[in-house]
This record gives sequence, C-alpha cells and structure tokens, in this order.
Amino acid sequence: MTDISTIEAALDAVAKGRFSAVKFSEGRVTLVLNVGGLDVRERGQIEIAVKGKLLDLDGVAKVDVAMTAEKVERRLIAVASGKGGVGKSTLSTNLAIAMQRLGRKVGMVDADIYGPSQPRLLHCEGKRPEAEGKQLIPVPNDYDVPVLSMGHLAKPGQAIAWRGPMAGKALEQLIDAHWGDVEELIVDMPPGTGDVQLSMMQNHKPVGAVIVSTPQDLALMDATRAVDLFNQAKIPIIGMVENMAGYQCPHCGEVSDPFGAGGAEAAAKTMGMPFLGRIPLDIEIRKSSDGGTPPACTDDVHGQAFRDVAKKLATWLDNQ
Ligand SMILES: Nc1ncnc2c1ncn2[C@@H]1O[C@H](COP(=O)(O)OP(=O)(O)OP(=O)(O)O)[C@@H](O)[C@H]1O
Repeated sequence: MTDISTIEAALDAVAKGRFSAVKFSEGRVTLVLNVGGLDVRERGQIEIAVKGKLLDLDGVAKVDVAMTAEKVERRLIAVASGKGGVGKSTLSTNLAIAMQRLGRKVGMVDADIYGPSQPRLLHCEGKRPEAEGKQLIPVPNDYDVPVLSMGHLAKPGQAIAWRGPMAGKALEQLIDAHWGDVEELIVDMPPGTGDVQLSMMQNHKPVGAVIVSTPQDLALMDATRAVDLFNQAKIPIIGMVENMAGYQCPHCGEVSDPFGAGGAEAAAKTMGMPFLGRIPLDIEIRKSSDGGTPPACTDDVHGQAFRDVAKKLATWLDNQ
C-alpha cells in the first residue's frame, strides 16, 4: 500500500535532496521541489521525472509540484592586466579549472569581447548558448566551468568591431546570464583601462581583482595603470601574478629569464599588494592551453603552479 515513506523512497530515486513538504491524501500527492541552480530544461526534466515516478505508484492519481529556487549568492573576480598578450586569458582559464578542482562552483565570463579566447581555451568552440527568456544559458564543457563569451555568439572568424556602449551591453548580457548554481564567476577582462572596463566594474562590483603581468618594466607600468583603475572603482586587489617568468631550456635544462625575473613580485611589494605566484614561460603551457587542454586539469608541475595561485585566491575569498 502506498504511503508517505513509499512516496519519499520513490522521490529519492529521481530528486534526492530536493523535495520537501510531501503530503498524500485521497490519491493526490503534493510536494515542494527545490530547483535552485537548474536551468529551465533541467527543471522541466526533474518535474517530469517526479510526476512519472509517483504516478506509477499504486493509488496515486494526481501529483502537484510547487517549485522554489533559492537565490545563489554570486561573486565576481576580475582577472586583468594593463596590456594585452601577457597571459590574462590563459591565467583566467587555468585559475577557473584549478578552482573547480578545489571543489568550488566556478563559471567564466569572457569579457574580452573584441578578442574572445575562452571558447578555444575551454574547448567548447562552435557551441552556441541557448536562451531562457532574455537570459543566456552558459555553455557547458568538459571542465565543469560553464562559460559565456562573445566568441560563442559571433560567427567564427567574424571581426567584432563594436563601439563602447554596444560592447558594454554585450558584456551585461554575458554577466547577467542564467548562471545556475555558479558561486564564483571569473571575469577575463579586456586588456587596457578604458570605458568598458570601468562601467563593468561600476555596474557589477567584482569582489576583487587579480592582476597579471610579465616581469618586464613596460608590462609592469601597464599593470600599475590597471591597479589604479581598480583603486578608483574601490575594488580590492587580491594580488599580482607574474606570468612568463623563467624559461627552462628543453635541451640543456638551463633556466633563463627572457623578460627579467622577480619584477612583478617587487612591483607587488612596492604597491603593497600580495604576490600570488609565478607561472613559468613554457611552450607546454601555450600548447596545452591553446589546444583546449589547459595544464590546470593535470597534477603536473605547471598544473601545480596554477593550483597554488588558485589556493591563495580561494583563501582570500573565504576570508571575506
Ligand atoms: N606561461 C606561459 N608560457 C608560454 N606561453 C604562454 C604563457 N602564458 C600565456 N602564453 C601564451 O601567450 C599567448 C597570449 O596569452 P593570452 O591570450 O592568455 O594573453 P592575454 O593577456 O589574454 O592576451 P589578450 O589580452 O590579447 O587576449 C597565448 O598564445 C598563450 O598560450
């Protein structure tokens, strides 16, 4: 004979941990289903599964499901540099994957709308995001780091030549998307310190910024400008990462420093901000990241370098 415990056992099979307030009377089951973090399609699927399972039970003729969704508190972390080409996107991808591997719910916004690279780095090029009403649904990938990028909306190879306000609007769409249960959103910022960057900061108030620089003086001067911009917008700097430091010759093993060494650490010290770590210049980092298999998904030495930075970022976030 069907009773509440049979019904709850059936619900465990299709909606474990998501149902509450189950009642059963005169052939009618009512329950509350927590659909927080699920998109419209997944909500539909779980509702169908629940109804199908319960209507199979003896004596159940009707099932009423009330759906609720708890609001997820989401924090934005900006990854920025003063100039292009210093490895901001590479760091963003690897940081996001390393954070995900630390057990965090991480998403990625490719705010570099003029030169999007996240679809390639996260190996989901050519996929188009679906929409739920006016909201975009982030694109899933093998790394469990849902992502939205203009690269998913523009045609492959199409040049994106927008003026400021349009670019700003596009960025809004990416950030205000249906992020589900994502709690931490890494924002791969466009290079430079212009209007798009400033209005993004004012509208969305990232909790903090990670600044990436190569060790040479010129890049560091640009990094200082990026730091100024965040200071103006009163967004805390989480710290500085030195990228492309120390090149190890694959033949003789000798380490050389094509862009200098320790510059970013010294600059961080001068500016009174934490130093988050150093990523070596290594062709394997370029090959694997650009090939859509970023080193952060491995435990090798490069993966470890990104993981160390991710741990410091996670500690900073946990102490807020
Ligand atoms: N540590 C590294 N070792 C070797 N190659 C690297 C390293 N970091 C980044 N690269 C390579 O340098 C190139 C530029 O990196 P990336 O696109 O991440 O820079 P960026 O600062 O985001 O540039 P942009 O602002 O133009 O988008 C890429 O081909 C990337 O693979």
